[in-house]
Formats: sequence, C-alpha cells, structure tokens
Amino acid sequence: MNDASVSSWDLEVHLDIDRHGIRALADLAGIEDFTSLRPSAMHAVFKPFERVIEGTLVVDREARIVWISERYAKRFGLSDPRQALGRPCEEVIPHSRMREIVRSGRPILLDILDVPGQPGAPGRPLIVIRLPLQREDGEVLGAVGFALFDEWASLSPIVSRFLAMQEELAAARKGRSQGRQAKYSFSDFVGRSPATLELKRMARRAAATHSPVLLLGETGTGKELLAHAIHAASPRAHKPFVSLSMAAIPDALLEAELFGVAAGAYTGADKRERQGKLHIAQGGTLFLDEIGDMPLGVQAKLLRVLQEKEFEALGSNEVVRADVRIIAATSRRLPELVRDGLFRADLYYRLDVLSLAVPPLRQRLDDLEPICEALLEGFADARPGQAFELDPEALAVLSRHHWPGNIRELRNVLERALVLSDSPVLTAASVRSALTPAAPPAAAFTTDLPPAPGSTTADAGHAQAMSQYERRLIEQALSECRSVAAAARRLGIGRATLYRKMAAYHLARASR
Ligand SMILES: Nc1ncnc2c1ncn2[C@@H]1O[C@H](COP(=O)(O)OP(=O)(O)OP(=O)(O)O)[C@@H](O)[C@H]1O
Repeated sequence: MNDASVSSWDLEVHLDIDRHGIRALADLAGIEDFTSLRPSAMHAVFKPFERVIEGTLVVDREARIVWISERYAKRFGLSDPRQALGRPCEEVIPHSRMREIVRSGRPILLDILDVPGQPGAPGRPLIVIRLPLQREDGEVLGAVGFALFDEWASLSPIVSRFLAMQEELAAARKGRSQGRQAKYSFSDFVGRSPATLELKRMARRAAATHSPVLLLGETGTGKELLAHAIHAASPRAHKPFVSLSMAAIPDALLEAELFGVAAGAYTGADKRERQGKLHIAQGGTLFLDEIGDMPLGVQAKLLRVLQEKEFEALGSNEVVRADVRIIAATSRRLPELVRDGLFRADLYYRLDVLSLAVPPLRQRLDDLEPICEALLEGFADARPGQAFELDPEALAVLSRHHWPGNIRELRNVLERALVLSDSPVLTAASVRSALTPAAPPAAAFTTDLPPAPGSTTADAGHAQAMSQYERRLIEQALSECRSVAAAARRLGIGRATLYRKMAAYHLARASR
C-alpha cells in the first residue's frame, strides 16, 4: 500500500500490508481489540490480494469509517482521506454494505459496487470484498473492505458478463419505456377555433385528475392524439402509456390481451405467464380505443377494474390491484349501443365521468389552415431542403370538402396532392385531383345525426346506395392494398373503423 497512514485522529487505525502480511493497530473507539485477531488468518486471507487491492476501508462496529486509503477516498471525491474519518460509511460510499457486515458478522466475499463518476474518473463498477473483524469470542468489532480497481483479469468472466447484462438491461428498459410513453402533447393538437381551444382546456383539466376519460368523436378527429396528450400532462406522465384497440383484436383474444394469462392456464404450446395490458400499464394510463366494440363479457370485467380497482389474469385466482387510469374512445354512439343491449349501462355511466366530444373538422374550419401548415411542415421535415405551401385557392377548395375521415383524411389528401404535383406550392387544381380518387362520399363514413323521423323513402334509398358504394370502395381498397392498415390509409379512415366496417359488410381481409 502506498498510502501514508493517518495519525492523530480519534477514530484511527493503522492498517499496513507489508510482506509479512497484515498488521493492524487500533487505538480507540470500537476496535480496541483489533490486534487480537489472529495474524495468521489475516495473513492467509489478505496476502493473495496484496498485489491487486487498491482501495481499502475499515469501519468500526457502528459502521463509521476509521480508515480509508487515499486512492479509494479520491474515488469518492475526497481530496484527503481524513475527511472521511468518523463518518457513516454510506455518507462517503453510496450503497456501501459495510453496515450489513458489522450487523451480521458475515462476510460478502465477492460483490460488485456501482461507483458514481467523479471529475477525471468515469463511474464504473468495482469488485469488492467485505470481511468482518471479530474477536476470538466472535464479537464483531468492525469490518474491512477491499476494492479492486483495475485487476479485472482474474475476475473478467464474471465482470464482463455483469457489464454485458447491465447494458442489455439498460437497452431493454430504454426500449420498453420509449415504446410505452406518450408520443404527443397538447401542442401537437393543432387548432385555433373556439371549439378546439375549449376542448384543449377541458382536456387539460381532465389530465390533472385520476378519473376515467371518455373521448367521443368521428374517426380521424384526433382522439388518440388527445389521449396521449392527456397522459403526458397528467401526474402519471413518467409511467407507461399503453394502447389497446378493441376493434383490431378478435373477441376471443381480447380478454387475454387485457388481463393477461396465468402460467399453465392453457394446455399446449404456450404454458408461460403472459402479462396483460392492464399489468403493463400499472401506475400509468391504459387507452382503450373503440370501446364501443368491447364484448359484453369483457365489459363486466372492465367495470370491476373501474369500480373495485382490481382484476384477475385468465386462469388465476390471484386478485391484482389495478392502479391504472383508463382513457376510452369511440366513434360510435354509446347511448344507442346501451339501448340495443350491446353496451352495459353501468359501464357507460362509469366511463362517462369526464367525457370530451372531439368535433369533426367540418365544424371547426378555422383549424384547417394551421393544421395544413403543421402537416406540410411535417412532410418537409421528412424531406430535407424542401418547403411546402398551400395557396389560398387550394385552402378554399379544402374548406368546402366534408371531411368524413377528418384530419387523417386531410393528411392523406395533402400527401397525395404533393405526390401528384410538380410544384412545392399546392394549388386548387392539385388539391382537387387529390380529393377525387379514393375519398369516399361524405355521408358514407359520417357519424352526423341519422335521418330525422319521417324521412322519405328517397332518403332511405340514398342511404342504401351510399352503403353499397362504401362496401365497393372498401372491397377495392382491400384487394389492392397489402394490409388492412394500408387499405385504411387509402380510404382515409382509422384501422379500427375499417375492421368494424369489414365486419358489418361481412368482408374478409385480402389473403396475401
Ligand atoms: N388537431 C390536430 N392537429 C394535428 N394533427 C392531428 C390533429 N388531430 C388529429 N391529428 C392527426 O390525425 C391523425 C388521426 O388522429 P387520431 O388517430 O388521433 O384520430 P382518432 O380520432 O383516434 O381516429 P380513430 O377513431 O379512427 O382511431 C393522426 O395522424 C393525428 O396525429
């Protein structure tokens, strides 16, 4: 050891390792019997480490530092080892386990200690060995710890495995949290119309509470975006945001997806436990999209989550506490579903505590221009060096459209117009041609009020013709697109909405 021994201190021990082994001299408090430790045992233990030990620490029976080597003290930011003397070991060495040693009298022969970085010394784990200092009769007088800074070679298989595992864990945690965090905040919900400003005001207020939120509105109006924003502005923001769309998952799988499956619940290949979305969302927010499509059996279980704050995984009797905020969304009319016996009234009322109606784009045309600007900026970001604009005539054309697919449709129309146009400035003509091809007629997808009582047979005929037209459009999109998601994009509607319409029209997914 090159460290000079520390003298003239109340709690002082001189610890010298020389070629005869270890010789410890204790003066005061707590370790007055240090010299009675059997020198031969000490010799046997410490000799092999003599060459590699670069950090040494001795504590008394109260786990106060009575000796620390100079280099070790430096590692923890102390310029003089004397600054450590008399202090509880954890105060100098975060996560030190020396107190455990003096309490239990048992050694920890090999451990890894994470050391925070210091100026000039990056944080890096140390291999540590901790031994109790005991009298002949077994009474613990203190403990000694050794740290190996650079001698990784003899321990390298363990250390490299540990470091690799640490890296993997960090990467997995990062990936997991990235995938489970809100992607949008309120500033992403663009709009300046009074309706949008009021909606955002209400949504901000909802964010501050823990109550369930129900988002109502046509497809593509921004319900999911709003759910992200509410989570991001809530006290749960640093916890997971998990989404589950009822319409995108077959009924038979939904329950497992939501509540999870206990190990061995099913015979056959997959006997392992599978966590459900409720479990993954613990502490955070669970966004249930297209809640109107939830099967009645699952609705009953969700009601229990909302009322009793508990659930059970499939095949398990263990009751799990659910600390999850539910945000539900639907483009369907829930009161009608309740009336038709397709949605539980008690669940509806439980969800309807804070309901926010997201107006369709055609009812907030003041938002059209800023949303177009935001969307065009987004397209430009993806194509460096490009800037896109919309001329006033083009805006006038857009404001006359009915927007059944709302902002999602608007996005598709602008993107299509840019593809069809040679100029970065979108004109009325380019917008018109982008509106024509696949955009379905307004009435087909709208959730506007149904025909008034007493409507004429002409109205009924019109509705039927529209349905047939919509069915054909969907069929065509499904046969021409590689996936349902791509077909939904082409049609300017949400994937969930498309699944629902496919079910209603008895259309199967293109088998490719
Ligand atoms: N106010 C807005 N400002 C900017 N972009 C918006 C706005 N509202 C919606 N969008 C964009 O429009 C698209 C559709 O929005 P979103 O998926 O949130 O709608 P939705 O109501 O949940 O649709 P669906 O009911 O079909 O699931 C997304 O790309 C979203 O980012």
